[in-house]
Amino acid sequence: MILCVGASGQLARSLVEVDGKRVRALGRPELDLTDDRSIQNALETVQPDAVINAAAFTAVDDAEANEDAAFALNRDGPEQLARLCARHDVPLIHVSTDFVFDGKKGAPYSETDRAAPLNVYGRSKLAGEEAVLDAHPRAMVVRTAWVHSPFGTNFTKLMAGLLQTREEIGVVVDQVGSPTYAPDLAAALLKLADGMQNHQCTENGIYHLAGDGGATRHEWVSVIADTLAERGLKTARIREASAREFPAPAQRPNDTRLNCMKIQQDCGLALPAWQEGVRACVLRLLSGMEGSA
Ligand SMILES: NC(=O)C1=CN([C@@H]2O[C@H](COP(=O)(O)OP(=O)(O)OC[C@H]3O[C@@H](n4cnc5c(N)ncnc54)[C@H](OP(=O)(O)O)[C@@H]3O)[C@@H](O)[C@H]2O)C=CC1
Ligand SMILES: Cc1cn([C@H]2C[C@H](O)[C@@H](COP(=O)(O)OP(=O)(O)O[C@H]3O[C@@H](C)C(=O)[C@@H](O)[C@H]3O)O2)c(=O)[nH]c1=O
Repeated sequence: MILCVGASGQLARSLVEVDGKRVRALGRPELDLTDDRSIQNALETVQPDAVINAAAFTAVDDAEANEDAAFALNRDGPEQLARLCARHDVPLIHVSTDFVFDGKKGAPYSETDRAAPLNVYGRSKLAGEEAVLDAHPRAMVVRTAWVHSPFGTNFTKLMAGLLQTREEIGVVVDQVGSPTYAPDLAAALLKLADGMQNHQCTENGIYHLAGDGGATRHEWVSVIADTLAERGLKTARIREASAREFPAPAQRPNDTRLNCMKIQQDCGLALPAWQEGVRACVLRLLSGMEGSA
């Protein structure tokens, strides 16, 4: 059995959907990552073969004014989870983010590149990575990026809605990343968990795992629009915009494409091209199988 920390999030719901027989997802109130005792209880009750931490403070803008809460959930909770997993000798996959980088490299980031987060969310996630790796010899950090899915709120869902209701939308051309379809990520993480149980993959390290290739937000929305148009739906005109047109409390990095060669070489894992994930997500949304928000 694989214990997933967090139940209602995009990744947690995708993990359950990919293999509900093997994944037990627990979120609040049963498992609260900020409550040591509830982590301990969950480990004792579920007796997992591996743990995947899919819980986090992911509201990038809200984190700016709520630094303590972001660090409690993104650093302190994962550190305690890692300590307790180490005590039970259970391997742990901790999910992290491309936002640990400042986006100034101008090429896809490798695991050996220097992290230099620009916002509170990124700093709290980087601190979580370090704490987890220090606390547990069998913990692996998997950095992913720009996650979208039929679940919860995310960029694909938001933009698919705007495209169908507006005449024109502005979408930024000066932010580049690696859009990642949560169900693809979930399937790969389950294989990784198997590899860790069998000691087939490097343990206690960092891996990048995201949709293959890089995209601007504008390119991402173009694929959403093309998929809607294929199904005969009328969509808004897409205007090229600058990130400056969308001022927000948290600064975002400009280019955080992830180089995912290492996990392919070490563990044989790679995600499909980002365009395939976006297309799959839109088709799923159109089929009305998206579940509740
Ligand atoms: N979304 C993205 O674009 C990206 C995400 N990531 C990382 O991937 C991981 C999964 O992200 P995603 O699925 O999008 O996240 P979501 O925001 O969709 O879900 C986060 C989950 O954390 C849960 N949670 C919040 N507080 C607690 C707590 N105290 N105890 C237990 N669970 C709690 C939430 O539950 P509740 O409903 O109760 O609040 C929710 O289920 C995270 O580590 C994130 O940092 C990395 C790169 C990009
Ligand atoms: C509403 C809208 C936004 N945008 C752009 C502006 C801005 O650059 C971007 C913001 O989108 P979001 O708020 O979804 O992005 P954001 O919350 O910054 O997404 C990040 O979340 C965290 C959790 C991560 O770990 C990152 O990998 C990344 O996915 O979208 C447009 O271009 N046009 C629009 O009409």
